[in-house]
Amino acid sequence: ALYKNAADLPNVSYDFIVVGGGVGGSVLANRLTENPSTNVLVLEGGPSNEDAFETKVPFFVTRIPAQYTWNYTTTPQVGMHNAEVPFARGFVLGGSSSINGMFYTRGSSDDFDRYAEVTGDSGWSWNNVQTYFAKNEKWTPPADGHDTTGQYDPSVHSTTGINSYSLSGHHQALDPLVFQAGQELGGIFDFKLDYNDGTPLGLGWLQAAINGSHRSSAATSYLGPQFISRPNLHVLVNARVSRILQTGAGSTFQGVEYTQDINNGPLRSVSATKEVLLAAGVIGTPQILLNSGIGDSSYLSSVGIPPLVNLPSVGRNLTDQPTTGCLWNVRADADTFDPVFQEQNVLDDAMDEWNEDGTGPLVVTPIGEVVFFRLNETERANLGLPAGVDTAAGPNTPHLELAIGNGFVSPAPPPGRWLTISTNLVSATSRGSVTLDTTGGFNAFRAPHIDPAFYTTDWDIKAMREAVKAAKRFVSAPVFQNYVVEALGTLATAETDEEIEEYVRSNSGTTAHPVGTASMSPKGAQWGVVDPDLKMKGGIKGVRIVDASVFPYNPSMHTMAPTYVIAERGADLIKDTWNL
Ligand SMILES: Cc1cc2nc3c(=O)[nH]c(=O)nc-3n(C[C@H](O)[C@H](O)[C@H](O)COP(=O)(O)OP(=O)(O)OC[C@H]3O[C@@H](n4cnc5c(N)ncnc54)[C@H](O)[C@@H]3O)c2cc1C
Repeated sequence: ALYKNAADLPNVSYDFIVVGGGVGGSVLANRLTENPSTNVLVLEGGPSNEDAFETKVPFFVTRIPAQYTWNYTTTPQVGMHNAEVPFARGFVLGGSSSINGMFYTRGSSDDFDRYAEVTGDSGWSWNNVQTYFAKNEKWTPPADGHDTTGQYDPSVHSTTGINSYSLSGHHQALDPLVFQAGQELGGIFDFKLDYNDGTPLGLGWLQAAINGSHRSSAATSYLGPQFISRPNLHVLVNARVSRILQTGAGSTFQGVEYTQDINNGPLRSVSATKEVLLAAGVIGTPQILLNSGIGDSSYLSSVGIPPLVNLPSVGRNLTDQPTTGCLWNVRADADTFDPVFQEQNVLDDAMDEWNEDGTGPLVVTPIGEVVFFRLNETERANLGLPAGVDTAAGPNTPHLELAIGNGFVSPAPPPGRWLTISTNLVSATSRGSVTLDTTGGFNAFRAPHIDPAFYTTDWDIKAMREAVKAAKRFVSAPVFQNYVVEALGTLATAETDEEIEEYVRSNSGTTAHPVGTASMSPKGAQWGVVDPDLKMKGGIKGVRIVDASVFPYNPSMHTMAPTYVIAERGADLIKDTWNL
């Protein structure tokens, strides 16, 4: 059941306590309670998704209310003229899958093969995780029921999983122009039938976590009514976890401290008879560990926290993918989606359509197509990389991405008609950190310092510069000659490398794909936070981490589907341990 009040919980002890009800946590909650004799408590910091209307309508992804996010901002980013940029994370059941862009991208085969190689566990290889993609995926017809032949490859999809994915359910007038531009330009813009087949390079239709007219999140799928009603599954919302607690001899941490009121308390505690499963995400998980005295001992001592276990990698290796917005004004009579947010009557009509028969412009995410592409060896050498060095996981893996939208991707487009291309650096080499903000004394609930260290390597700024050039080249295709009017802002005049780099530094943010703050590493390695079976290192017993923080490197695409895979396999590893 879903509980809003801790006093209503049936027990103070459960087989498993899952911290965080996002992507990782929801999968664990679902899979572990398949066995009716296993009981699970999920503690989620945010509210229930039930009444979070904007999280349900796919097109409202740009208007998610602040109450459903953690409202983080980064530390000043030296690579971005010291800007402090918003850093979204979901604060609601379903976690970031309730507020994200819904892109369904699995990553490349190289990405997973690198995870297998780096962790020394072949179970993470591309071939071996296919079963987990299949368990996750329920391929679903698009809302408009159009013929999808030639828009994806059915042979690489599953219809028997739990989370729904589909192609766009609403035709955009820009779609045929995008594919014509691809044909005209060729090369990196060659058509790719299905970027989820392990070899993602090319221009293809976006696949998204949408079920008909609704967002399909971890909360609506893995914690859907038929699952959350299991008598052995208990989900408490508005429950902010502060620490995990040492319970037994040695370094056994099977207690969890939390509160439903971060200002006035009380602090409560619950315990797990089998394991505590941390799934609080890339920011929440390292924060809870540091709060608990698990991290770099000298750092913890310096901020006044008694160190209990020395694990220096906690909170380090924060790896994100920056994004730069590129916008073009297009001809005034272009059929874009801008009027939906520019004219109240258009929005009203769209809402009626969505409510009445689940169709219309609101059933899609604002992005229609994506291009995943690489820089070849010569281009990489021109950017200063030594011969043979590649920042991506392998030859079928992108360095960069363009995401194309038929309008101004924002909640309030300015007057006019627009074309958006977001350029994403999916092979970033900058590494940042999550540390505690102990200004004025320790407070377990204060937002931590988040430093993704955007553009602090030469490769990152130069590679993104090349992505912006690629976006400019795309809109210069003949098909756009009488369509595109001019670029917005300084993009219009940015021509030289220096000018484009300056544009990037001044117009970037996060794709919200951070990973790496509690990385997997081989058993016995001196670095990393968890072993490949997701059990914590440092002699800690009773705790695993099952969320996006365990990726040692970013997948070269968006991170939701790879995180579902971490959690699906994680659930199997846990079941194996306990013979469930
Ligand atoms: C704005 C945005 C857009 C994105 N777009 C895409 C996209 O289009 N495609 C894609 O593939 N990926 C996308 N992502 C990334 C993707 O959503 C994440 O990689 C994925 O959700 C990570 O799963 P997780 O389980 O690690 O964390 P989350 O799903 O974020 O779950 C963590 C949960 O833990 C809870 N929590 C944290 N701290 C505590 C605490 N102390 N106590 C209790 N609960 C706590 C949080 O409230 C949250 O519910 C996006 C993310 C965001 C934020």
